[in-house]
Amino acid sequence: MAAPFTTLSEFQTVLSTLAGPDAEAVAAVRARDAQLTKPPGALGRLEALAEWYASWRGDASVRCERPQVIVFAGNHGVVAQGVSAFPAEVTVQMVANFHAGGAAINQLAELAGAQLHVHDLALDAPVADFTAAPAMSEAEVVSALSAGWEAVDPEADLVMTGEMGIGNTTSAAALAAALFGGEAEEWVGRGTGVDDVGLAVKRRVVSEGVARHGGQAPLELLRCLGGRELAAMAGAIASARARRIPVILDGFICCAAAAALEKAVPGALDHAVAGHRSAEAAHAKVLDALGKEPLLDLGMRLGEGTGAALAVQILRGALACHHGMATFAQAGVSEG
Ligand SMILES: O=C(O)c1ccc[n+]([C@@H]2O[C@H](COP(=O)([O-])O)[C@@H](O)[C@H]2O)c1
Ligand SMILES: Cc1cc2nc[nH]c2cc1C
Repeated sequence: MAAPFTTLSEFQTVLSTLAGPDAEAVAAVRARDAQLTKPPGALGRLEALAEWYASWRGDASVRCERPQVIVFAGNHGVVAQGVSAFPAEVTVQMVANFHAGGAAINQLAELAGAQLHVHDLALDAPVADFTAAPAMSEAEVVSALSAGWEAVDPEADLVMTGEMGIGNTTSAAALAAALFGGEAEEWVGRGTGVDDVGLAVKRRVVSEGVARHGGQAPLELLRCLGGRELAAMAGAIASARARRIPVILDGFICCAAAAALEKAVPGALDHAVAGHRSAEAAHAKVLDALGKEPLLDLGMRLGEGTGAALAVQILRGALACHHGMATFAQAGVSEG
């Protein structure tokens, strides 16, 4: 479906008119949950997850049967400064690996029964080095947001956004620092495993980027400090909301991009849960700022949508219990 915006300002308007959760579905889930054969609250967060999922699908009886993982790949001009442990060509090489089925996300998407779609976004034309210029023009960021918007399968019943982009933890750190404030170094980590020299460069670069572009509106910050894959993830997350498709967020880069939506329009991420907490330390800070408690914490820092894809099983567990359990009356179990 064509994206319903052609400028950043129209995208902001689309964001601010998105529908909320379905109160009837929430009431129906709560009523059934109260009758299930367990002490009230004994399934902990699984109960809230079942309610959350139904509230965004607008239907208390649905399960998760058509999940979609979308991986966006982009390249970053800032890599020339030495901010990553890996060279920029790894981005296109990993895209080939995704297509060949050899990456971690191929394994985890298959395990989750999810379709996996990979979109490479102008890999031969990295976004500009944000220490020298805005990373993207308005036309470029709108094009990336649109690519994300259109990548969502309208028939999907769960969307997970992932990314691949050498250098993108530097973009994500700069974007998070500009959105949430604080010193640049608080948002900078080792990414793919940069050494101490690279880490010092990364801190300087993020600090320069924030000094140059900070203080602007959230979507402008996404344009000036982000990358095509970050903007595309934001577009896909917004698109899922428009189609009442719940979202599981992935790691640091995904959540930094998503944070631009929440800062632009508070509540824009209410249809999204955090799949996991990445080992990139700033991810925990973004999750705290967004008020999102991750489902998993496995020390992963891969990206690609891997943490989100693993978390599908937790959601499935919540829905299996909610729909499959007997009530006290059905099972002849005495209530407390
Ligand atoms: O998802 C995360 O939290 C995460 C943390 C660190 C690194 N990554 C991945 O590593 C790449 C970026 O790392 P870097 O060091 O090149 O900025 C990019 O392809 C990401 O998918 C991902
Ligand atoms: C090999 C490799 C795989 C990745 N997957 C996501 N980011 C990555 C970064 C590297 C370097």
